[in-house]
Formats: sequence, structure tokens, C-alpha cells
Amino acid sequence: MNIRVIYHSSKSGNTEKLAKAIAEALGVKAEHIGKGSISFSRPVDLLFVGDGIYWAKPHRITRKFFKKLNPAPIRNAAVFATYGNQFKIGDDLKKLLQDKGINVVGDPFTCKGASVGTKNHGHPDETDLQNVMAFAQNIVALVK
Ligand SMILES: Cc1cc2nc3c(=O)[nH]c(=O)nc-3n(C[C@H](O)[C@H](O)[C@H](O)COP(=O)(O)O)c2cc1C
Repeated sequence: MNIRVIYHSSKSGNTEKLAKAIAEALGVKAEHIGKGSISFSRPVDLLFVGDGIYWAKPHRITRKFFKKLNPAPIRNAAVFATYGNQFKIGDDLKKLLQDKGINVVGDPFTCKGASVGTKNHGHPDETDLQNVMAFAQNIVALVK
């Protein structure tokens, strides 16, 4: 199965921690949207997509990436995200992909991310990382 993990993460690196945990659990690499080129030269059975939430939206870089993307090679996707207090980012990302015609499997995984003005200090923590790894394995089982 061709599995890819792509994500956007800002300086705080919260979503990157989830992306790397998923990548480790599945034995693939995590690719940062906007750093280096991401292309899909062969069909992707399962694309994990992650982001934080910035001013109540997925990041501009993520939105731009999906605006330009040809969805044809993406057979399935799953969503993960971190937030200050708006866990709706999971559903927002899911909708972004569905609006491109991409099949999104399962519910989004979301967890708190440390950010100014919240009590999220220390998140994602070890439990969050264990949970996201289990989420990834469950999604893979759904697609198999
Ligand atoms: C510029 C900026 C804007 C943010 N806006 C929101 C917001 O509208 N809603 C929210 O719940 N969290 C907001 N946050 C918190 C981030 O979504 C949270 O810290 C997330 O974990 C960031 O992920 P990252 O470290 O991977 O970039 C914001 C953070 C930053 C830096």
C-alpha cells in the first residue's frame, strides 16, 4: 500500500510532532507542505494530511496546496490536526479535501497544541502521540 504523510506546521511544531509519530508508526516519511516539492507521480492509497488552525482556518499554505492539487492519484485520505481551542479544524480540513473530490476515511484526529493564550502547555504530549499512532493504524486497517 502506498501511504504518504503530508502536513503543514508553524514554528511551534505541534502538528509536525503528530506527522512524525504517524510516519514512524507506518514506516514512511513525513513531508512538510511548502518545504520542498510534493508530487504524486503514482497513485496514493492513503494520504494523511495534517495542519494547525490559524485565524480559524487551515493555513494559507495548505489551502493553496490543495487548490492547485490534481486529486486524481489520491484514492483515500485521512486528517489530523492540532488547535488552540477550535477542534473544528479537523472537520475544516476534511471538508477541504472532500471539496476536491477526495475520499476521506474515518473521523479526523485532533488534539490540543501548545499556543499562546491557551492552557495547552506540553501538548501534543506522549499520550497524544500514542493516540495518533493508534489512529493511523486504525485508518490503515479501514483502507486495507
Ligand atoms: C498565528 C496563529 C493563529 C492561531 N489561530 C488559532 C485559531 O484561530 N483557533 C485556534 O483554536 N487556535 C489557533 N492557533 C493555535 C494553533 O492552531 C495551535 O497552536 C496549533 O497547535 C499550531 O500548530 P503548529 O505548531 O503545527 O503550527 C493559532 C496559532 C497561531 C500561531
